[in-house]
Amino acid sequence: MLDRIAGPEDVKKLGRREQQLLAKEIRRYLVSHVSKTGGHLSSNLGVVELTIALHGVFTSPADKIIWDVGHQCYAHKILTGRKDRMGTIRQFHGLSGFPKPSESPHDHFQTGHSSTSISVALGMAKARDLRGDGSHVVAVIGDGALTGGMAYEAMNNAGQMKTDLIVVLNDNQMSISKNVGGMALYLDSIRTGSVYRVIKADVEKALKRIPWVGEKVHDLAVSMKNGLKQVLVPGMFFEELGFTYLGPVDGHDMEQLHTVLEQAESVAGPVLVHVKTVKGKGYRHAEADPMKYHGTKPFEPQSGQVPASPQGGQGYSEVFGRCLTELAREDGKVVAITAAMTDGTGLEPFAHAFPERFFDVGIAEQHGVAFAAGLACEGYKPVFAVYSTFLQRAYDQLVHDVCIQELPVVLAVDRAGLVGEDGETHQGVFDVSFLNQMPNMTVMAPADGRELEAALAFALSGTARPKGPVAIRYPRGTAPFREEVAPIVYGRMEVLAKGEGVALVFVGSMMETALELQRRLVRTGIRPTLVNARFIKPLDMELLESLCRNHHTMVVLEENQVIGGLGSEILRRLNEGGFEKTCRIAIYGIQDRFVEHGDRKSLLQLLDLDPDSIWEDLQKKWKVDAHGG
Ligand SMILES: Cc1ncc(C[n+]2csc(CCOP(=O)(O)OP(=O)(O)O)c2C)c(N)n1
Ligand SMILES: CC(=O)[C@@H](O)[C@H](O)COP(=O)(O)O
Ligand SMILES: [Mg+2]
Repeated sequence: MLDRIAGPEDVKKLGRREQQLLAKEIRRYLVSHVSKTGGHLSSNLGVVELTIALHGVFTSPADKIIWDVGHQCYAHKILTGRKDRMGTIRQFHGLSGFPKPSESPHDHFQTGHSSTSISVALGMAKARDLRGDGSHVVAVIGDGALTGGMAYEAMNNAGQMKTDLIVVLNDNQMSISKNVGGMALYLDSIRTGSVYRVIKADVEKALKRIPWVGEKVHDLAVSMKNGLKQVLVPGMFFEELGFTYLGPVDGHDMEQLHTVLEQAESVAGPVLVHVKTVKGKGYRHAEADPMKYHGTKPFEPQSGQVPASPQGGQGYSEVFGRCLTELAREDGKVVAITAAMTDGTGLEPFAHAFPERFFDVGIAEQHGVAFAAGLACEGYKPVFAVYSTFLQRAYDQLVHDVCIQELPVVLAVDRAGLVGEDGETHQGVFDVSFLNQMPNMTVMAPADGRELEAALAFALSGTARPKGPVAIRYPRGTAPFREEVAPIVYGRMEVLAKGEGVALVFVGSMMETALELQRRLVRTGIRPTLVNARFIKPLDMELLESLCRNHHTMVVLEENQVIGGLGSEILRRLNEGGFEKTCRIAIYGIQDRFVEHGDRKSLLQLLDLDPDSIWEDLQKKWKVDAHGG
C-alpha cells in the first residue's frame, strides 16, 4: 500500500479496507524508523487512521491541516511525499520532527510548542473568508494541548466569529503522562455522540407533522432546546461556546472517521470533532507504556528495550528531582510544580514521595508561574521545574507576578542551551537574555550535578537575597560530577584556576569546551585563568574587574543568544568602568539566529561553538598566542 502513496491524492483512491491495510503498514514503518532515529512514537501511532481519514476527506494543501504541537505529524509526512526521507527524521539536515513549511507545501505552520493550533487555524480561516475561497481549515489538537490557555482563548474567539473552522480533538486521555484537569474529566464523561442528534432530528420531524398545533409545539420545543440539550447533548461545553460538537467517535475506525469528518465539512461555523484514540496504538510496548515511547531514544523494536546512555551517569533532571525530594523531606514548605513535564523534569520521585505537595498544572506555563507566585505569597517555597523553551511562555508572569513583588519562587530551568533533535522551537537559548532583563531576578548556571545540588539548596535556603526569585539553568543530558565544588556565595563566580594573559569565563554546559581551550592554551605556553560563572545575575563585578586588570583577553563562553547574554552584559558593565581598554572581551555564544535540529556535536560545529572553531577564531581574530593579543 505504502508504495502506492506518492501524495494525499492517492489516499483518496483507496477503499476502506485498503486504508486499514495502509494504516497497518504505516505503523510498521513508524516503528521501524523511529526505533533507529528516536522520536515521538506513541503520539504518532495513535493518529494513523485519523491522518489517513483527514487526507481522505480533505484536499491538502488547498485545505489546511494544522497540527497542534506537531509531534504527531509523522504519518502526515509519510502521506505527503516524505516517506523515503523518514530515516532522516530529527537528524542533522534531515526531516524535522515537527511540521515545517520550508519542508513541504502540506505543512502550513511550524510548531513545537503546544496549544497554538486553534488560534492559527482561526486566523487562516478568517483570511480565507476575506479572500473568499471555499477551502477548509482543520486544527488537530490533543487533549493534553487542550489544557493550555491559548486553546480556550481561541475557542472563545471562534465561537463569536462563527467562521467555518474544524477542530479535531484527538482525545487519548494522555498528555505526556496521564492527562490532568477538569477538562480531562469532562471529556471522559462524554460517552456517546449520536443520541441527542438522533432524538432532536426525530422529535422535530414528528412534531412538525402534527396538524394545527405541530408548528407551535415545535417552536416551543426549540425554545426549550437549551434545557433539553443540557440533559442530552454531549459536548455541551463546546456547544455553549458556539461550536457544533460531533462525536465522540472511535479514532481507529476508518468508517466512523470518514462519516464524522464529512459531516464536519458540511457544518456551518466552528465545529469540534471529538475523536477517541489510543496513544501508542498497534505497538504493544507503546500501548502498555505510552509515556516511555512519547519521545524516545532509539530502541530495539522486538523487545522495546531502550539502551542505557553509553556515558552512563545521571541526567541533570534526575539529579534535580532526587535532590529536590531530599530537600523537601527536611522542609515541609517546599512544593513542586510542573507544566505537564513530570517525567522530563525528573519530578517523578517527588510526586511519588509528596503527592500533596506536587502539582501538575497541565500545559500551562503562564498559570504555573502565577500559581507559584500565589504559593510563595502564602509562605511556601515553590519550585517550578520547566524547560527553558517553555518558560518563554511565561515572560509576563515572571515580570508581573513574581519579580515586581520579589517573590521567592525557584525556577528550575531544565533543557537550557541546545537540546538537539527537537530543533528551532525547543532550543533553550533565550532564557539568560530574558531573565537577565528582569529586576530582582537571580540567575544561576551550575556547571555540573554537584553544583546543581548546591545551587538548589542555596536557592531554597533563602540566603540568595532576603527575598526574590532564583532561576537555576541547566542543560539536557548527562551531568558531570566534580569531586567537590566551592561553597556558593551569593553573586560570586568560582575561580577554578588562576593564570595570566587569558581568562576563560564559561557558563554551565560550556565547562567541557573551556577545559579543552585551557589545555590548548597551556600547550602554546599560556596558563589561562579559568572561571565558572555560576552566577549570571548578579554579576561578580569585583572579580571581573580584577580579571581585566590582570589579563589582556577575556573569553566568555555561553550556550545562549549573545544578545542579552552573559558576555554582552559583562562587556556593558566593564565598559561603564572603562575596563574594555585594558582587556579585550571575546564572546562566544549563539549569534542572532534560530538553531535547527540535529545532534549536539553537529550543532555546536554549525554555530562555531565547538573547541576547534573557537580555537581557530581566537588565534585568527584575537591573535591569542604566547606573546599576548
Ligand atoms: C508550551 C509547551 N509545553 C510543553 C510541551 C511539551 N509537550 C509536548 S507534547 C505534550 C503532551 C501533549 O499531549 P496531547 O496534546 O494530548 O498529545 P498526545 O501526545 O497525547 O497525542 C507536552 C506536554 C510543549 N510542546 N509545549
Ligand atoms: C514535543 C515536545 O515538546 C516534547 O515531547 C519534547 O520533545 C520533550 O523533550 P525531551 O526529550 O528533551 O524531554
Ligand atoms: Mg493526548
